Amino acid sequence: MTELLTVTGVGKTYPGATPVRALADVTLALRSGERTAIVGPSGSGKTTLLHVAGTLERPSRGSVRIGGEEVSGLSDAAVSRLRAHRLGFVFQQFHLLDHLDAVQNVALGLLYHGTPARQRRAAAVAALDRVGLGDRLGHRPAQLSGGERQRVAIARAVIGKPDVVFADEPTGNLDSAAGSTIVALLAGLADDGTAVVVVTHDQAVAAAMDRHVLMRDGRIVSDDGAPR
Ligand SMILES: Nc1ncnc2c1ncn2[C@@H]1O[C@H](COP(=O)(O)OP(=O)(O)OP(=O)(O)O)[C@@H](O)[C@H]1O
Repeated sequence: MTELLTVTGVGKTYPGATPVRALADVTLALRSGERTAIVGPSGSGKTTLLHVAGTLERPSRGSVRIGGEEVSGLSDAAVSRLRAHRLGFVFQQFHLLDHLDAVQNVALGLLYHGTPARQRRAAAVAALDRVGLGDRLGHRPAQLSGGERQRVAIARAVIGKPDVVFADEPTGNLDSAAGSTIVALLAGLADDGTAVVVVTHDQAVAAAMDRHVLMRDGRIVSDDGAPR
C-alpha cells in the first residue's frame, strides 16, 4: 500500500481565555486502500484530527504531508487546490446546496478541476449512478431522504477521484438501514485504492473498517493498523 497522507507530531491548540489543547502529539500515516475508523470519547480530538489531516484547519505544530508534499509551506490557495484534487469530504449534515439538484451538487466536486461543464455533468451522472441514485438526478436535497442526501454527498466527494475520503459521523443523522447503505458505499471506495477515514461513535460503522484508531485527550492511545 502506498502512503498517501502523513500527520507527524501534530498539535492543535485553540486560543482563547482558556486555550484548549485539542491535539497533543499525533502521528498517523494513511495508506491507499485502507479503511480507518477514528473512535474515542466526545471531545477527544477526533474531528480536529480529521480537519487537520484534511487541511481544513492548520495545525499549531507538526507536519502534514500529502502525496509527499509538506502542507505547511503552501499558501492557502495552494492548499485549497491540493485539497480539491486529492481529498474528499462527507459530513454528518450533508452540506448540500438546497437550490441545486443532485447532478449540480455532485458536479460541484469538480469545480476546481478545470473540467468543462458538459464533462462535469456526465461525471456527476456517473457518480450518482454509482451510489444508486441514477433515478434521482433532478431531485433537490429537500426532495431526497436523509440517506439519499448522504449518497449525493458521497458522489460529490468521489467525483474528483480523491486519494483520501474523510467522513465525519456520516451516519449520525440516519436510521440504521440508511446508515448501513452509507457504510457499505464508503467501505467499497477502498476497493479502488481510496483511503477511507471515518470519525464515528457508531460501533457498527467502526466494525466495518479495517483499522481502528482510538483517541483520548488529544492523543492516539491505540492504533491496530500502525506500522510495526
Ligand atoms: N473551534 C474551536 N475552538 C475552541 N475549542 C474547540 C474548537 N473546536 C473544538 N474545540 C475543542 O477541542 C476539543 C476536541 O474537539 P473535537 O471536536 O475534535 O472532539 P471530538 O472527539 O470530535 O468530539 P465529539 O465526539 O463530541 O464530536 C474539545 O474540547 C472541543 O471543545
